[in-house]
Amino acid sequence: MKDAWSSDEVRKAEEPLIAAGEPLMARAAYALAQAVLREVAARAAARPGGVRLHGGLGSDGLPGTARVRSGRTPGSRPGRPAARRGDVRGARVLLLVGPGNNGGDTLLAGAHLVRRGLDVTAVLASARAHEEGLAAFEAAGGHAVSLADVRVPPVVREALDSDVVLDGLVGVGARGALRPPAGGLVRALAEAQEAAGRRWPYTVAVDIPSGIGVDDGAVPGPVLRADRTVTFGALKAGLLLPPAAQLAGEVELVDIGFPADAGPDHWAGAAQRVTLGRHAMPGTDTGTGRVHRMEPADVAALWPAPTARDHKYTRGVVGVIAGTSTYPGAAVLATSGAVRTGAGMVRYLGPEDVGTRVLLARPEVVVAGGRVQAWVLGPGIPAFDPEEGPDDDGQARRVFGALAAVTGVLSEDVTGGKMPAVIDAGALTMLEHRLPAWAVLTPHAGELAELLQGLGHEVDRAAVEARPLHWARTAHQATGATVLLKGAITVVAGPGAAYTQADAPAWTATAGAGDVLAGILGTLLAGRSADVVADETLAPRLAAAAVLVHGRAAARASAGGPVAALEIAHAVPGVIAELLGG
Ligand SMILES: NC(=O)C1=CN([C@@H]2O[C@H](COP(=O)(O)OP(=O)(O)OC[C@H]3O[C@@H](n4cnc5c(N)ncnc54)[C@H](OP(=O)(O)O)[C@@H]3O)[C@@H](O)[C@H]2O)[C@@H](O)CC1
Ligand SMILES: Nc1ncnc2c1ncn2[C@@H]1O[C@H](COP(=O)(O)OP(=O)(O)O)[C@@H](O)[C@H]1O
Ligand SMILES: [K+]
Repeated sequence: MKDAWSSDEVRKAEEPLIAAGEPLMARAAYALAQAVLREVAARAAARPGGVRLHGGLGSDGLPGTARVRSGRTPGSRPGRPAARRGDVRGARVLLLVGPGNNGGDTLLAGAHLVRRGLDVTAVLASARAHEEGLAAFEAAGGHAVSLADVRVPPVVREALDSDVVLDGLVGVGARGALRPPAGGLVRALAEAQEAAGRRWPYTVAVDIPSGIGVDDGAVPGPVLRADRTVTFGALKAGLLLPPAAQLAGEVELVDIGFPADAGPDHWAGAAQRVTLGRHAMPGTDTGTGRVHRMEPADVAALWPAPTARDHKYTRGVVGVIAGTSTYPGAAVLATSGAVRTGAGMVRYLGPEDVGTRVLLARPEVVVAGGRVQAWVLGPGIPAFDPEEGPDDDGQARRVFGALAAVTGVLSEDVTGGKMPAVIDAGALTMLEHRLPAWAVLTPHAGELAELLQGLGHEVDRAAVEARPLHWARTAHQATGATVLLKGAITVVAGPGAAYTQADAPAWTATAGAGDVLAGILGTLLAGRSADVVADETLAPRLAAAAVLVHGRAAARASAGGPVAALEIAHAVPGVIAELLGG
């Protein structure tokens, strides 16, 4: 499991270490410099002409040759000599330096780079700069200029002429959008980056891409897109949360000496762990701002893998109410997702003609009512309009009946009247009562916006996309349900925890992919139905696990190319075998 911390937690972790004289910044800066050197060396090794890191033409018009420049701003340095293959010397590095410790990290890393023979320029964006860092940088022979003196356009040109840019403007001490002058500089650089495409230098964010919301993953203003973020001590929530996570590139976590178990409880002096079945999990972390990301081993540990003692009913029966005569495909996709994830049995409830199509695709499905251990409700069922009444072959009536079982109004099932459920698409418009956490809502951003509007929030799709975790949490608090908000990075908000998963290739954005996900999650909930009802933190974890499996299945089915939704379902068994075998 990856655990990302809030800025407050990071501060609490740093305080005692700094008080004890631990050289945190020196460690951070050294690791940062090493990350840059690694990349420069790797790219230089791949290029016969030396350390030209990005595409484009060299001074003689040939790709990949060392450039010789006649002059430069800011400052003036001669062009570098052609470097040997793999030689990092002469690589040009631009440091963007802010006023705080983030700038300090960057200047100290710059000093290391200068000593290794790189050609490093620091642009100080503020009147203040980290004193020790600046002194070390200049003592090493680094060249520092003030943004106020050189202005923005020359800095943009300098960036375009560099091999590496380090974004050290602000880190976890920042709040809100970047203010001027750093904001103006980054806006200009980001525009140039967009225009330059692959010709833009390799960009490394120091701790975080400056300007992202450290705790909520918001992007309130200009941000320079990083190829790599070197982050110190702990992952920061904004590095895992959309939309900011999409600007962080590859995230490298550097150990600077934080204790391994330094979680929120640790710092509060109240370590509390709850034991869930076979798995010990952190206690509630709502309010600390922690965000988690499941990894394959976490999913394997949660998986309801069958044993010799199992039979089909103990393994979990999934009931699927999906599809209408107009949208029969969703029924096929949701039942296929459930079957391929290893349900003991899948029941389908719906119009006869749709049931026939389900059977043609998946003869294993039982097209008849009966006991189930979890429901999948809503894929391919239109939004419910109380004014017009149901026009959906009776599917709304069936969903309302199943929802009564979920909320415990009915009590004819193994969990004593409490039934886990996936509530998707049209079923999201049929919610009348407060829901338990074992009901998992699976909207995309547009559907979540509509749900929230119905609850009195002024929010549209774009607003949800701008702050996905915030709105998923809001919906969780308002409805009681676990909320799985689908997207390129999917966010899960439930009692005690938030998860973000980024497992799927962009090809997954295709009609029906969400129906398959609903089926996958239905099988997981059915497989651990009683546990899910007994422990309200389990549904969010299973939801995140389903997203991981779905994303990996999409990647497997895609193999780098387009993917059809049904093929995602077909790829699930291979993914599960890999997870459980590893
Ligand atoms: N503590 C340690 O030992 C270690 C710390 N480490 C490093 O320190 C970083 C945290 O450093 P930090 O706390 O000094 O804050 P930092 O992120 O540099 O920015 C604060 C400055 O930015 C300014 N500012 C604020 N908001 C702004 C905005 N919207 N737009 C523009 N400016 C804004 C703000 O100005 P002010 O509001 O005070 O005018 C203030 O001067 C952390 O991310 C990691 O890199 C590591 O080396 C490990 C050891
Ligand atoms: N850009 C993207 N990259 C990766 N996955 C995506 C992207 N966009 C959407 N997805 C995923 O594709 C699925 C689409 O689901 P959904 O919007 O419900 O479609 P449908 O209702 O047609 O099945 C979700 O699992 C979502 O997380
Ligand atoms: K930064």
